[in-house]
Amino acid sequence: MSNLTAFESEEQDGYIKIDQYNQKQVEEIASYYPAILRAIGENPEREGLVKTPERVAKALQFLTHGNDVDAAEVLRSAMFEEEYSQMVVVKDIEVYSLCEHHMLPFFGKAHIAYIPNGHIVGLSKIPRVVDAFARRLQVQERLTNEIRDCIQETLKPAGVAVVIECKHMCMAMRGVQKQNSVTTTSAFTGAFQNDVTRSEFLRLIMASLD
Ligand SMILES: Nc1nc2c(ncn2[C@@H]2O[C@H](COP(=O)(O)OP(=O)(O)OP(=O)(O)O)[C@@H](O)[C@H]2O)c(=O)[nH]1
Ligand SMILES: [Zn+2]
Repeated sequence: MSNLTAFESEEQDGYIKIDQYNQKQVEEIASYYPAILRAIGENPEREGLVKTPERVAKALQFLTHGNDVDAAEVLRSAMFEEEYSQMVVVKDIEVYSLCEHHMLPFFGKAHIAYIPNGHIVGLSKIPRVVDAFARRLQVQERLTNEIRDCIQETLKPAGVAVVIECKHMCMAMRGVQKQNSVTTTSAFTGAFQNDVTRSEFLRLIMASLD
């Protein structure tokens, strides 16, 4: 279980089952929703809404469960000594997060690279680190920096590069109502502060960039 988050039980039939909710927290979050439903003019007793407080509570718990994940531990659980010292790029990692201002989704892709310095990391751990920081109330800039810092401080590579591109539903469904704008953020350490290395990384992810 050590690499699994609170929401994942052991693999069954090739799928990770998402079934571990904190029942006490679900009940507390759900208890507020009948009042919220009434405040928006709904009838929380009507058939379609009876179970909605519990559903919303479970959804919110899932969407913020990164708060309980130790991302550094996720990396440490699969670090291997290896002499490979070229760039490792994992691109097109789906990102789903919630903006901390409106609690509406922002989502898109992360592209991550590092240059090993004696250790490599299990590839799946990179998307797991993305999820650990994304499944919280976030801003895209902090998400970008937290991923960079976690990989740099834990794996201690020769450099880390993180580029994230997201659409923010708070800018599309409400507010300024711009449906097509995409926000790009980036963060670099070490060798990626050098123009040549950074350009190589950007060239490798170019086809994926919007
Ligand atoms: N920098 C940054 N801003 C974000 C992110 N997600 C949402 N925002 C912005 O947070 C800001 C909050 O601004 P406020 O003026 O306090 O909120 P608001 O009145 O709802 O603003 P509008 O969205 O312009 O209607 C808005 O400009 C959002 O677009 C993010 O990840 N990074
Ligand atoms: Zn927002």
